[in-house]
Amino acid sequence: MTASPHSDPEPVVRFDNVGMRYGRGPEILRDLSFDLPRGSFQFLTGPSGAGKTSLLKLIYLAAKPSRGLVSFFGRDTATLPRRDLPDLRRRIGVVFQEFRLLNHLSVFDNVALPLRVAGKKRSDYAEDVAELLAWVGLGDRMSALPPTLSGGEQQRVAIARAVVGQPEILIADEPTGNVDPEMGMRLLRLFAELNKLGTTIVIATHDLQLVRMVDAPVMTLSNGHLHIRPSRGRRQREADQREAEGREALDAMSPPDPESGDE
Ligand SMILES: Nc1ncnc2c1ncn2[C@@H]1O[C@H](COP(=O)(O)OP(=O)(O)OP(=O)(O)O)[C@@H](O)[C@H]1O
Repeated sequence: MTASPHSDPEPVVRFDNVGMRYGRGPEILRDLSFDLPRGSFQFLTGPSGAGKTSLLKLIYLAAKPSRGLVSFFGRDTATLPRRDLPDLRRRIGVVFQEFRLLNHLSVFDNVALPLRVAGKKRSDYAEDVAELLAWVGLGDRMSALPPTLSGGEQQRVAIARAVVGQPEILIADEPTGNVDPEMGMRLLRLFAELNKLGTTIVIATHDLQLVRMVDAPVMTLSNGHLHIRPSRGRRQREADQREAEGREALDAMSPPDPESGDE
């Protein structure tokens, strides 16, 4: 499944002619229309300042469009009552570009936070949190405080916190910006596993090597407009279909076979 203009009857997120500006500033996003189908995986790219973070904010309910419609599980985000926001936000895992860890909590407690907020008991999640931290290479830093970690380590804590509750949507803003290529691939595998379990994923990145690793649609922002390149698999299927249609059209035009007895 792919990000595409209104192809899904019940998308997780739908943008319909969306524009966005900050205050009285210029419109930085213009006429954006697309769906994020349930369980889809897509990358978001574009030059610095193109509006990637702003687009993600519209998805994770931290900003409202200046015009057009953004709907989240079928609900118009511009008219959502404030009291509904916490419940909706719990369905989204976000990896912020600047991490936003709680500096007074240990690595373990930062990652466990979404589970605690959801009312789970420590004894129920302790093993899962430890396993996830080991997977992102932080098994020996579980009691450290975030300010004592490197940027790449803090980024991995932020990723573990975003995925630990298996959110329905995962939004990640430059999630591999501070790690080496090997760890970048490991984190990508984590996102792919989560996607297999049904999570819809959007990853904003400048890292084209990362983009090449997954056969997913690529949404590119440029001058406020969005271009969506379908996945390689989908482009190939479309090319095969065009070729088959071309062959059928040629067959239909060829003269009847005299041996067949047709007039
Ligand atoms: N809070 C804000 N108030 C006013 N303008 C803002 C605000 N946040 C972002 N902008 C402007 O909106 C535009 C898009 O910014 P945004 O952070 O969305 O881009 P980006 O593609 O994520 O950039 P980067 O790749 O550098 O993170 C920029 O011109 C930026 O200056």
